[in-house]
Amino acid sequence: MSRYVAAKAWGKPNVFRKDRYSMFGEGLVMTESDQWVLHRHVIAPAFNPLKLKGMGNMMVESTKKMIERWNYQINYGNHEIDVEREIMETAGEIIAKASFGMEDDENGKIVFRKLKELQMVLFKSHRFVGVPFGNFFAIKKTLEAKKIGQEVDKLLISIINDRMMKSGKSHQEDLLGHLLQENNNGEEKGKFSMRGLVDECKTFFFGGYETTSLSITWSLLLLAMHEDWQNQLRDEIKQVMGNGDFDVDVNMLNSLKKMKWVMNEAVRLYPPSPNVQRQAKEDIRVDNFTVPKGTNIWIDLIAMHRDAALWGTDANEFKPERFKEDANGGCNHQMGYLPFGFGGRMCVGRNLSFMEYKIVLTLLLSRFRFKVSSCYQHSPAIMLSLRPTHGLPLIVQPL
Ligand code: HEM
Repeated sequence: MSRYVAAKAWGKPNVFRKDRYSMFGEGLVMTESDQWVLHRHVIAPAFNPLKLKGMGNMMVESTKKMIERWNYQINYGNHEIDVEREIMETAGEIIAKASFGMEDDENGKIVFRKLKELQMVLFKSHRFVGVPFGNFFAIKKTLEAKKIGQEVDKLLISIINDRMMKSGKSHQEDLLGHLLQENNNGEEKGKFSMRGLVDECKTFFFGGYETTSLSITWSLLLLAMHEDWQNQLRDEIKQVMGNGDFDVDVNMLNSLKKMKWVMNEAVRLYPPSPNVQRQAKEDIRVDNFTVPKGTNIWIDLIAMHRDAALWGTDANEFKPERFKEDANGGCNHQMGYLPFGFGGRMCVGRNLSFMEYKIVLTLLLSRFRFKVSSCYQHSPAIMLSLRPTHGLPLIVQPL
């Protein structure tokens, strides 16, 4: 079946495209056919690990700002921190800076605030994906999302115009900078219109914001529950980064092998994007049966990643070592582990999230010990992404 699933005849469901329009517009997540091929070809090089290295300092800076807030709170005797909220704030800042920059741009900061507002409106509203007239059940939220979406578009257009007028070298290291450079130098057919640039900025933000943030959040819960793994990662950080002040050397991130196993295991147990969608764009023959054109397939990653038939009887246990010898975690089906999707449409931003994950975790684990707070209520729920419904209060102790 896998080889058919990866085939070109499968696209993104129309219903999904419609439901997420205010987030992604016609950005890469939603484009199809030749348009998708052209845009993927232009966008993918921006996520090359060598190109991403330039973003390392910015990620360290935003994480250290969060650490300062935590230290301030801890100095006042309050050790319980809502880690989900904090990581969300920091990851949002990082992805906004990585997507369209905002250090010295007031409009960038407003866009960041508005995108977060839009995300809240969308995930809080009760949504009926694919139910005819479903939007009318939440008419107020739908209109609110539309209004914020239009405000964001206007601000992004002004940021882009500003950059085009300056046509300077600044910001080339962010993702918008990459697209503008490609528009100047690349082939005519791969160029982005203003609408396209705006939609890609939003796509980077929404594609990378909650996903990366939740991979860190769920990892911190799992590490708080498994102190032995906290210690193993701390030892690894010491070995790789040296015993000094635990600053991050972005050139050494690849050597954090155990940290990568932990990330793999966290997104297996708690996949931030809990499902992957496809729609048959034509009748597709699979062995003896035909999948009719228009059929939607939603792959439930949570069920698949915890299926004992694929993973064994310890499928529900946290065991990062399953990734030691096998990038597929020992799963007995090559399509059984899909936290970043599959085939040509596999997540284009995954290198950015690996880098951010390792930087944030290195800085946090080398400064703090984490324990689960007695106030924590375990209740993961799908609200667009897979989130802890009641946040993640952890007891944070300086080392
Ligand atoms: C832990 C972090 C992340 C997870 C779990 C994740 C997960 C996913 C998944 C499941 C897909 C769908 C793939 C498919 O349909 O086969 C996807 C696509 C995508 N992701 Fe990510 N993602 C993450 C981080 C990021 C980041 C940091 C960015 C950008 C800054 C990003 C941008 C995108 C884009 C643009 C697509 C569409 C790719 C295409 O259709 O060609 N993601 N991601």
